[in-house]
Amino acid sequence: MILCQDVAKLRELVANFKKENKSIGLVPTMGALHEGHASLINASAKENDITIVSVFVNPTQFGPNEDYEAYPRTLENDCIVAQNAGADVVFAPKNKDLYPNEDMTWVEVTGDITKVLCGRTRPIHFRGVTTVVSKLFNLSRADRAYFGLKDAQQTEVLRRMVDDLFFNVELRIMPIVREADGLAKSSRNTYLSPEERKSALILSKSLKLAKEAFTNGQRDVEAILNLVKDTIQSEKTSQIDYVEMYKLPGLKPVGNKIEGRVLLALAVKFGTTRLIDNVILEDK
Ligand SMILES: Nc1ncnc2c1ncn2[C@@H]1O[C@H](COP(=O)(O)OP(=O)(O)OP(=O)(O)O)[C@@H](O)[C@H]1O
Ligand SMILES: CC(C)(CO)[C@@H](O)C(=O)[O-]
Ligand code: BAL
Repeated sequence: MILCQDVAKLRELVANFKKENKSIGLVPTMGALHEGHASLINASAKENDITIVSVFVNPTQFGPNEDYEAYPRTLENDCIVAQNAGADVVFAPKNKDLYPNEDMTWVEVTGDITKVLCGRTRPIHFRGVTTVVSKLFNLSRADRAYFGLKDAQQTEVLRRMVDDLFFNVELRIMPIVREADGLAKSSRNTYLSPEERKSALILSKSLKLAKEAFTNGQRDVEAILNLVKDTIQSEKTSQIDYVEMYKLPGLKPVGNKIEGRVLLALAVKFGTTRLIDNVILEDK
């Protein structure tokens, strides 16, 4: 596996892959790789000749009071995880490589899709994500790009960007990988104290209860939202950022009754750590 920390070198590698008619899968990450990331890399390695994993803690998607500085940076171990999962290249650029100029070009999806859910407390977040992912798409010339459903809003925003800008890349969205006890795997889980780690289980538990209620015929939006909120609040240390539902695709308003495909998503803080999780409610 090749570790590439240079834009010019990546372009050269990619040009050679293309000359050899090799299909390219891209797995964009911020590093601190875990089994969730490994599942995306595995999927890409199965479906493409070449898999490029990017490891880049993207400064433009963090707000001024967020955890950009504290975000875990573990490149050596990331290379081992990526290689074991089937990656051919780890691309780990520096800030100045992806943002060479002070004046810069933004790629921004406007409208409610970037303003609801995480967009409410992270108003500049998705503009940073779409900008950096555009750069990564162009540099990698990927045929397919792999994202996790844990960041469900991100996948909806990226789908809109790809459609609107005619990016020649197929988005592949992969299911949420969880710990044995149900907690969604996340690089930010490492911030949790043992007590907070226990409390955080309430997230997957509350979503499971919601799914059960839905399976048993509950279609009332308020009833399901209240069930989830009450369950989370039974953990005294939890601070709810949001528990909301939107219609898929496109995160449209859901109305009073659940119909079609609906995303039930939440963000909750334990201490200073903010975690997200979600489930899709849909009649089979
Ligand atoms: N548990 C998971 N299951 C499936 N995909 C995941 C999981 N966690 C992260 N991903 C996906 O991996 C990609 C990179 O995410 P990122 O590097 O931000 O990791 P993360 O664990 O989500 O970190 P964070 O703590 O920032 O939420 C994204 O597409 C994300 O959806
Ligand atoms: C897609 C991404 C790698 C862009 O920085 C990031 O938002 C993430 O890790 O989900
Ligand atoms: N996976 C989401 C990246 C972020 O929280 O910035």
